Amino acid sequence: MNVTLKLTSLTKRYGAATALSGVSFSVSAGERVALLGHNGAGKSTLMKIVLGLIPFDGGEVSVLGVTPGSAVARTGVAYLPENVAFHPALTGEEQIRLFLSLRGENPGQARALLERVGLHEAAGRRIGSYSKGMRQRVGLAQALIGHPRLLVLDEPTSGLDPVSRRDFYALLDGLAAEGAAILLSSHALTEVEARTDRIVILSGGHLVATGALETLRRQAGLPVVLLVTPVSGQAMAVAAGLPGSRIAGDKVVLTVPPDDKLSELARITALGTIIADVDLVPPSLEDIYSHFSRRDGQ
Ligand SMILES: Nc1ncnc2c1ncn2[C@@H]1O[C@H](COP(=O)(O)OP(=O)(O)OP(=O)(O)O)[C@@H](O)[C@H]1O
Repeated sequence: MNVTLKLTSLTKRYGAATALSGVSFSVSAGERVALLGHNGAGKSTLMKIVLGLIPFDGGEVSVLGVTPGSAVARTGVAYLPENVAFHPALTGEEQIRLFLSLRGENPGQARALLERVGLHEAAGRRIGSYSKGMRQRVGLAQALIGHPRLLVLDEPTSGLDPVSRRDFYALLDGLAAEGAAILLSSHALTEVEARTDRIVILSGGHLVATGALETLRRQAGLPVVLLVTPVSGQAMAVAAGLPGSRIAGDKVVLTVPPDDKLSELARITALGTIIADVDLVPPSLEDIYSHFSRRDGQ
C-alpha cells in the first residue's frame, strides 16, 4: 500500500516532560485512521509535528515521503483545527476565494469547493449567520484546496449534531475513496467505530494499541455479555439453570470470557423451551478504549 504518513519511534519532549515516547504507525493512501487518547495523551503534539509546526526530539517522520513542513509536505497536507474561525462579515464564497488566492489557485474554484461540502446554497450568505456545522464545512472546503493527499483533522465533528456528523463522515469517505489519507482525532467513540478503518490509541505519550476495531477487540479479550430473554414467568428457572447469571428486569444476564461464548450459548440452548431469545453484546469501543488507555497506570 502507498504509505502517506509514517512515524517511526517518534519522541517529543517539552523541557523535562515527555509528550510523545517512541510512537510508530503509518497511514496509507485511502485509509481513515482515528487517533484516540485522553486529554494530554499527545494527540495535538503529534498533529503539530506532522504539520511541521513544531520540532521533535527523536525518531523519524515522513509526510508524503518528505520532511514535515517542507514545501512538498505543506502543499500536500491539509489541516482542519477543532474550532475554525473565519471572518463573520465575509460570505462563504468570498472566504474560499480569498484562501484560493492566498494559495495561488484560481478563485473561480470556490463555488465547486463549496458545492462539494454541501454549502452551495449558503455560499452567498455571510459566515456570521452560519451554524457551527456550516462553519466546519467551510473549514473542510478550505482544507480541500489543492487536492491534499493527507488530511489532518483535529476533533472535526465536535459540537456537530448527528446529521451534520453523518454528512461530514460521508464527505470524508468520498475523499478517502479518491485516495486521500485521513488522520483524525475524536472523542466521539461510536462514530469513530463506524467511520474509520483503523484506530490508534495514545496514552501518556505512548502508543498503547493500534489496529482495526475487531483486532483490538480480540487483543483486549474483554468479557462478552449474553442477554437471555426467558419465556414469561420463567426468569427464576432460567437463572437457576445458568449458574453465575443474574436477573435484570425481564432478562437474565451472563457475563463470560470471549473464549467461553460458544459453550455458554450451548448451555443456554440446552435449557430448551423456557428460553425465548438470546442477544450477544460484544464489548463496546468505549470498553476497549478504557482497557487500553488504562494500561501503563494512566
Ligand atoms: N507547549 C507546551 N509546553 C509544555 N508542555 C506542553 C506543551 N504542549 C503540550 N504540553 C504537554 O504535553 C502533553 C501532551 O499534550 P497534547 O496537547 O499533545 O495532548 P492532547 O492529547 O492533544 O490533549 P487534548 O485532548 O487535551 O488536546 C501534555 O502533558 C501537555 O501538558
